[in-house]
Amino acid sequence: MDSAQLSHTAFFFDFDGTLSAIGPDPEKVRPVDDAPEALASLAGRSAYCAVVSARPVAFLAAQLHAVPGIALHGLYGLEHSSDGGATVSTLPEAAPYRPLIDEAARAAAEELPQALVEHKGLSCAVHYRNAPELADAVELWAAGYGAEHGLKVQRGRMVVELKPPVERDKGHVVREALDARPELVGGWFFGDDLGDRPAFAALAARAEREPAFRAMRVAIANPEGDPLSDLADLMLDRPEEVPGVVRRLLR
Ligand SMILES: O=P(O)(O)OC[C@H]1O[C@H](O[C@H]2O[C@H](CO)[C@@H](O)[C@H](O)[C@H]2O)[C@H](O)[C@@H](O)[C@@H]1O
Repeated sequence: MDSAQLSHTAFFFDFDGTLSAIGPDPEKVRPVDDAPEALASLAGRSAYCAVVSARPVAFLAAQLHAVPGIALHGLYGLEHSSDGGATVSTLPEAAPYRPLIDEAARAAAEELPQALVEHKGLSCAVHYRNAPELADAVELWAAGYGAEHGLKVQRGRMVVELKPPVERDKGHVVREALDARPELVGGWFFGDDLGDRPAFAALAARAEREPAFRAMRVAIANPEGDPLSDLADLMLDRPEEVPGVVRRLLR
């Protein structure tokens, strides 16, 4: 890609399974080698560079060394920071659900003591990676609790999340960023999981409306399954390949 194209292309990256390899402890995983540096270089030369993740912005900022040029969209777009995490804005309609999510996290810890509960502020993730036999129990519990308390249920890799019932996903984040930039000639999204499908769809929608727009949907493979492979324009074998692809685009 030449530098004129690069400066008119937007880039979006999921975090877990894309910039970071999947591991047993969500607090201990780190970005793969060169990911923060490669993204920082890309941010300086592209139209827009963003991480769009289910993690809170504070976690992303810490992992990516708070590079100000990279926009951070956390909790599927419920949180956002454009200054490397120094200031974080929350979607106003989601904010009132904080006490309900606090309560859900407490209930999950009490009722599913062998699961790992990750309380992320406006979302609560219940992990069963370290106890796969709990899969059905966690799914059932989350579906029941979500229905009873009016919370949304989101599935991921060996995890089920409870979220506020607001219309917000990675697709909304990507669509807003693209709509704000009519001059773009292309957009790339790197992802690996179910929650990235709406983002792939948002890129495809722009390309459908505007045939000159180049949508690149990059899926990172995982031996646990590839829920994006049917939509992908390019498949990478593992997260460790992502910085190399970025470096090639920058050459
Ligand atoms: O949108 P993402 O950045 O991909 O976040 C999706 C979920 O990622 C994390 O969980 C996943 O990665 C963990 C660490 O490798 C792994 O232990 C877990 O089994 C995976 O589901 C994160 O902890 C979740 O909160 C995110 O929803």
